[in-house]
Amino acid sequence: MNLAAAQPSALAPAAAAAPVMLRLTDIEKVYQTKTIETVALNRVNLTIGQGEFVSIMGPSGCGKSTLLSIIGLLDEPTSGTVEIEGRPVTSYSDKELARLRNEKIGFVFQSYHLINDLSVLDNVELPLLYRAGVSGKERRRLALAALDKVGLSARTGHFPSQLSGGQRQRVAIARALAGGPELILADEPTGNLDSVMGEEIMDLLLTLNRAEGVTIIMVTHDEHQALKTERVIRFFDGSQVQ
Ligand SMILES: Nc1ncnc2c1ncn2[C@@H]1O[C@H](COP(=O)(O)OP(=O)(O)OP(=O)(O)O)[C@@H](O)[C@H]1O
Repeated sequence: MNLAAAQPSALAPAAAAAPVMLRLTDIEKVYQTKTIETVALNRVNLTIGQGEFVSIMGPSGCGKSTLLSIIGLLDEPTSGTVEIEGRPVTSYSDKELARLRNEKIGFVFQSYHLINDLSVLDNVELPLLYRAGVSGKERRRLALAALDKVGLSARTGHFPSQLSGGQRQRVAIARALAGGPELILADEPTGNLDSVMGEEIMDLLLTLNRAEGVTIIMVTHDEHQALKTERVIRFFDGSQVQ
């Protein structure tokens, strides 16, 4: 199914009271430099259900990216517990954590993070190279299927520089999708796009969430985009205010 062509409103909403995907308990993150200590996150408690689409908003420096890095297992909290599907991540071995990161979580960034020297198809295949037991043929099949979902089947041989911003972000979403993640973490995915392309990417994320049940946590500065998601979580100075 080409999700890029589907209307999000035509699809069924995610079920209420879903099982828990992620639970953060009393999360603190303190950055210590030579001269200053910064409390980036201050006793954050947050539960995200499977299949939810949640926005995180707040002024610059309030801890949004720090939170996303901790949820994405790219960084560790100074204190507090992160549980994924009921299991504290501290109980996972390094190998298990790497696998969780690679197989369960897809990342989408404001500036796409595509590799300019690689074709669209090779960019989307890249994370699958690190997955054990996936043959070259299977990698290609998964990457082509993901590109089809985002409506870019006709651009597989292009390079990132030959694409518009919205198309680049769709490639980045296909790359996040190719491995079949349960959770997508999107850090200002529409931040570099004009309003028309921003809407297009937002519709694609909404459709992914509703049609495929992918849980999405999105950091955004755009109130209009945030209000399209099921829940808006607001931060101020490292603390959740709503
Ligand atoms: N590696 C680091 N070392 C020291 N301080 C840091 C580090 N990373 C972030 N901080 C500080 O932690 C606080 C939260 O930063 P974070 O990047 O999470 O904010 P943000 O809400 O994502 O901001 P923005 O909207 O501008 O991206 C800020 O005060 C920042 O200066």
